[in-house]
Amino acid sequence: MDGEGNKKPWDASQLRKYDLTFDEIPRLHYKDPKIDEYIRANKPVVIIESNIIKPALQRWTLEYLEKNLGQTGHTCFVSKNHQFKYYDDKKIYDKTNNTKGVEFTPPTKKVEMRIEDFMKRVKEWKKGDDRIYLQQSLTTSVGNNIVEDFVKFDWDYVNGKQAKHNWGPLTSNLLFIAMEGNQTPCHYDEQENFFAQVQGYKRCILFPPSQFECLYPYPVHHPHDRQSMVDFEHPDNAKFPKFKDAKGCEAIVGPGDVLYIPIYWWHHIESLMRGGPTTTVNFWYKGGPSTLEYPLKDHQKVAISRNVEKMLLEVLQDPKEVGPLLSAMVLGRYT
Ligand SMILES: CC[C@@H](CC(=O)C(=O)O)C(=O)O
Ligand SMILES: [Zn+2]
Repeated sequence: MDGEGNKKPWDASQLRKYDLTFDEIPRLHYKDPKIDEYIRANKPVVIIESNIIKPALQRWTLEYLEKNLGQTGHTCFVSKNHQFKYYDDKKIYDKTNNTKGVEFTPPTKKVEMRIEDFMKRVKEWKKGDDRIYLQQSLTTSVGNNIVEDFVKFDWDYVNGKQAKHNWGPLTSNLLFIAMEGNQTPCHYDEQENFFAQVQGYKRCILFPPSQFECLYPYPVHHPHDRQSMVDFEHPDNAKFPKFKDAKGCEAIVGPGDVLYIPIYWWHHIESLMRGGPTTTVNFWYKGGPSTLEYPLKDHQKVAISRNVEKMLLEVLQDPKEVGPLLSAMVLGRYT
């Protein structure tokens, strides 16, 4: 039961177990001015009871989406397990064209699937089958009804926040339709994000950019750039000794909740087990102008470290030389 004695829509048995503890991300009414304090401080907050995606809350059932999402193929990922770790295929070594890059076997397959085929596979899924995850940009290729709903989102509210906090332009709105239990492992994005939950419940575990040394991101040139190397469910504590010290926060978001995920904040997201399919729409904005005011913000230091890695690789050419040079520069001199 929650505080008011109402039956909770989910219970702890639907959450995967991690050897970490998390603070609760605050949940604030959308008119609460404290929301702007959180955004200004680059801190996550759940915005509740807003009209940001009200038309989607009213109409976007799976049946409605199947009927209205449009007949073109939609971008879906197929995985042999519940994890859907993002990879940048432009960073994969392509033997045929002898491009620069890393020998890499993608952990998931990216396919274009018609919405009815996607929904059929979700409905008929049984243990042991591949899992699928629709992750589609809401562009003009969707049906008219969806466009009509989309234009009725509360754009005044989200664009008001964009303007007030001097964010860059909206770059995309992605629609996510996940199977229960699907997981997007811990990663960060270089964009501000309003993560709006339409249907079902998702557990969102977030860590600030200052936790960089506990979360061990892949090298910048790797296809899994921006993703944590740590498997949260089976952490290799020998290889990643600081992971156990990671201090994060979490929110379980349900229909109508909009989680603000600040730029460069790590997030590990999963659809609750046995909770049915989930639907989310996100709003990605470019970050605002980054003036170097001291003390620097933690996410600015992450951006600087990314530039150092890129520059070193540019001049050294061979990724295998970057680590040894950085070690030679640091060990015994800065440590
Ligand atoms: C990419 C999918 C992920 C969302 C996310 O990482 C983001 O919106 O940045 C999720 O909800 O599973
Ligand atoms: Zn993300």
